[in-house]
Amino acid sequence: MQPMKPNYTQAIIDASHDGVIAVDKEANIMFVNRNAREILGLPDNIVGKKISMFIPNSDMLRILSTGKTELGDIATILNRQILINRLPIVMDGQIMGAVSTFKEITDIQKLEMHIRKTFNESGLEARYRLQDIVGSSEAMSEAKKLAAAFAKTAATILITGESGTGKELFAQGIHLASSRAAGPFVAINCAALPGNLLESELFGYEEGAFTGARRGGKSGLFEQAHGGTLFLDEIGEMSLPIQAMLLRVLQEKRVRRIGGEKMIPVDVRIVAATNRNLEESIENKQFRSDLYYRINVLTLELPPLRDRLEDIPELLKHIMKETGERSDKNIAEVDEVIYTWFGQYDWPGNIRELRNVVERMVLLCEGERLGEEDISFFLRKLMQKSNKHNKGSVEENEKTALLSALQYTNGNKSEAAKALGIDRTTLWRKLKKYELE
Ligand SMILES: Nc1ncnc2c1ncn2[C@@H]1O[C@H](COP(=O)(O)OP(=O)(O)OP(=O)(O)O)[C@@H](O)[C@H]1O
Repeated sequence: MQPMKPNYTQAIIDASHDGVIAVDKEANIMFVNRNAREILGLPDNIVGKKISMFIPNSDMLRILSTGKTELGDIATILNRQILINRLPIVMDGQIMGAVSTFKEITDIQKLEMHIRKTFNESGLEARYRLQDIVGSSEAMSEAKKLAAAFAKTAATILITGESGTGKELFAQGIHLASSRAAGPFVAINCAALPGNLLESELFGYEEGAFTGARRGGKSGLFEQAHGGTLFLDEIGEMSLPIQAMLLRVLQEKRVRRIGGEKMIPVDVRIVAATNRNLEESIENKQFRSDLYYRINVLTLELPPLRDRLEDIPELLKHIMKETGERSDKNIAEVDEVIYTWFGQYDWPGNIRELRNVVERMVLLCEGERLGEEDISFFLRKLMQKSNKHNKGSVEENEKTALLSALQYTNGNKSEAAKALGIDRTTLWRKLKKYELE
């Protein structure tokens, strides 16, 4: 094999993504690559000169005297955080010099994020941007504008709103509109896991921390969300001991795994959501007031669907299109009567419920137009549902549905009964009951 030419060796080391600098045993610079000059801010033509001329008290002098390897040292150079490895160069048992290789920490974090994304596909990515969230009512436009402004800050955000109003969608949108957009988005529903599982999910654990703990331990969601956003859904359901642990992490910006000693620094933005009134929970001693003040820096209130019925046509078309694409159903038109009936319902499950209703209608629809025959199951729902948000009683809902059905069918009772999914005798009985004959 031919020996490599010196300028060829230089080219190879210059191509390395790391900074590399080497000194001989007298601490003269033997070798420096382009990245090292750039990261350390060194001039050209320094080979052969003493390292101390450029880096006073260089740590390389210590390596020359101790002969010990030092890995993973962190230093701030020219306002940049650098991770440095230093190694002695040993030939025939003698220390002949020292070499240092280093990298900017932001580069390492980017790589780490890339690795995490590659190996963990379980929802580390946000999909919805704020502009993708459907709804142009005044309340929704206002919420989107506010969310975009909040996204630009580093503060913790609390999203409030009933179940199914789109809190998670907004959390994703905020993440993507923030400077952390390239980082991970990690979501967890605090109500879905029992206390000790939630604790180990959030904070991770070391090997042997408890019976059944995985070998090698496990990183928690705080660590996984490093450089990104952690969405804590239904934070109001979190137990008091976990609330205390969460508060500590938020204050110290460091996390300790269960059974661990080390404090691991984490840089995570918290977006929390709740459908509970946390102030009431504080009064009932179920929620810590200090945690509440910590997370309630910026609050985004999402309006229930019943307060923005004008968004229904846009939402309906959007959901229809999505369902159509998935099921190969091409439905082009919607009968106006559907909007009338949707407008009379209270939507306790908000957009999630609307989504379920529309998906079912699309799947049942046999033609290309959504009409009365596709909506009978919904009318039954409208008739039966006595819901807590509606001041009206079961009777009032039922009466409204009967009237709407009759109006739509121009008073044809057989057709009205069909639309409502009830038999003619039941219809007659109900009409009599409400004196609508
Ligand atoms: N504006 C919207 N446009 C389209 N789909 C929406 C919109 N808002 C919500 N959805 C849909 O409604 C469902 C519920 O949304 P999401 O999970 O964000 O609500 P949530 O408020 O977090 O609910 P919960 O409190 O029950 O966790 C999802 O399927 C979501 O895709």
